[in-house]
Amino acid sequence: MELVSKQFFAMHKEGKKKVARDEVKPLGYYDTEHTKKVRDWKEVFDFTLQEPMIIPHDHEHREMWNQWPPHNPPQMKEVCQQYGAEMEKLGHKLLELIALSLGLERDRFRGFFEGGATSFIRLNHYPPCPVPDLALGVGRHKDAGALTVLAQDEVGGLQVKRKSDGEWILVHPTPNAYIVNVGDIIQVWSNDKYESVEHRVKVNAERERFSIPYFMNPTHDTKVEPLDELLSLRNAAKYRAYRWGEFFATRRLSNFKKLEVENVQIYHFKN
Ligand SMILES: O=C(O)CCC(=O)C(=O)O
Ligand SMILES: [Fe+2]
Repeated sequence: MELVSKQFFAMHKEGKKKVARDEVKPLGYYDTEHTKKVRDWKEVFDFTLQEPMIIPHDHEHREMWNQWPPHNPPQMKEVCQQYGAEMEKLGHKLLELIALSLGLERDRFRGFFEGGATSFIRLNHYPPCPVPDLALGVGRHKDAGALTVLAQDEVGGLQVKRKSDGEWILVHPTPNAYIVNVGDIIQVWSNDKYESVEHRVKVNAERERFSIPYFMNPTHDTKVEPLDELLSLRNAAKYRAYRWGEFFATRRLSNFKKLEVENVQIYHFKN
């Protein structure tokens, strides 16, 4: 998987542009993502595991299909699909452990992902940046989905914000280990028992960096709200329900354009 990712980004711009995304084909290659209206110093390739991925669009539903380079890197599609299948298994295992830790049935979360999960995998390439203090690979954000399982290489650059004092702390690369991020959806499902962490990616003047996050997301029609079993008179729901697909579609749109308004965030649904 790492090799395929390196081979893909090493191709000429024309090769990558053949699988470039646009507003009609939103998956594939692009180098113009924005986080909170600021352009990120990176190029990426996105693919989904369930095809087509369906998300709401202008009061209709849009089908999203993957785009694969036809010949090079060799077997890119097969390698990516196989990796995706393993990530899905791991993701469900992690969700089962989280359910148990909350005193819920082991498979409490599974139904939210059945019949068209909107999970996707992203290949990230952060080229060396001549002025690393003026740019970020990815601006500060929280992952909006359920869980993120991230593979990063040995270069380092991912930082998480420590809650006690607001310091940015480097997540040291650990060989052969994944980083698991709880996303906003688990924060809402657990009514704040779990919290999603703010993070960002620093760029490096000398070295390029590669990372591969798997974003585990429910089906587009999932209504995200604190789970009934976790609520009581003394622990009232901290969030109002929202439709994942609409949230996701709004977020994605803001990656294409510099919107004039702030990105949609879960605190907008706080009670
Ligand atoms: O590259 C990384 O280490 C993390 C990227 C990230 O946070 C994201 O794509 O949401
Ligand atoms: Fe992230």
